[in-house]
Amino acid sequence: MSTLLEVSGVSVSFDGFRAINNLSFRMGAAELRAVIGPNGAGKTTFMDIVTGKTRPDKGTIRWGEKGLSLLGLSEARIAREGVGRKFQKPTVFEDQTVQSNLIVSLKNRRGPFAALFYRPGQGDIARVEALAEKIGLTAHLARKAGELSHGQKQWLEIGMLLAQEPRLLLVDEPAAGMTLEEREKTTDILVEAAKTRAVVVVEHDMEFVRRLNCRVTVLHEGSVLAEGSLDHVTSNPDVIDVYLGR
Ligand SMILES: Nc1ncnc2c1ncn2[C@@H]1O[C@H](COP(=O)(O)OP(=O)(O)OP(=O)(O)O)[C@@H](O)[C@H]1O
Repeated sequence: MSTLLEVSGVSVSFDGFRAINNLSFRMGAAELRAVIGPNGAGKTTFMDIVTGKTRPDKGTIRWGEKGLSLLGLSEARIAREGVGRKFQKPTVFEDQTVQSNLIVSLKNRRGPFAALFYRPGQGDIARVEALAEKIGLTAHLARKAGELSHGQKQWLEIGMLLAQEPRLLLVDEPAAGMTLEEREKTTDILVEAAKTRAVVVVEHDMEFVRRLNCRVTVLHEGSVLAEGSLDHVTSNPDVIDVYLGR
């Protein structure tokens, strides 16, 4: 499988505390990966480094076929390169319909002003319908986003990110606060999305990770402690010791 993201030997310290310690991590172009680890393991900082929010003190980050270095690029430029990030809390436009939320997120649109005076064409409507289908909101396109359930808002936001056609999607605890049924639907959306792009899911909920049925990376003290199938990593004595045994 071709490599999309190659993080090598990355470290970052905050006031002398090493939050990320010689971390290496590789993602294929169409791969689903779960990242787990105890509180403070460095999961958020890792995502901050990939998106350009935090600059590492050491290491390299290579991106795409040409091995472009992401270090030194602005967050906006990294986003344009195709890195999308979903934070835990959904940030949809509550007063807008599901359809409008998706339309303003489509790639190749120009900023909020253009969005205000823009009339979507047939192509855009078709793209929005295809996205709505992917996130299970076809029947809700005309509803205000503010009326959706928590789970539906999360799916809408995933749809808004997919509308940007990212090559790598970073998703922070998507299952938090969801019902079992919503979690199952979220699994389907992420598994499907990862057929055509790389998707990294940071998650605490082990049942959710099991359902994702993908390779798992365990972080601990800013480094990779174990990597492999969920059964493989959860039978690793070090992982049991620092994470599961507690
Ligand atoms: N800006 C910062 N300044 C100082 N310390 C920080 C900063 N950001 C993160 N840290 C520290 O770095 C360590 C890693 O934090 P991080 O948030 O990446 O962990 P995490 O695995 O995402 O944890 P959680 O599961 O609790 O979200 C923690 O000890 C945290 O306190």
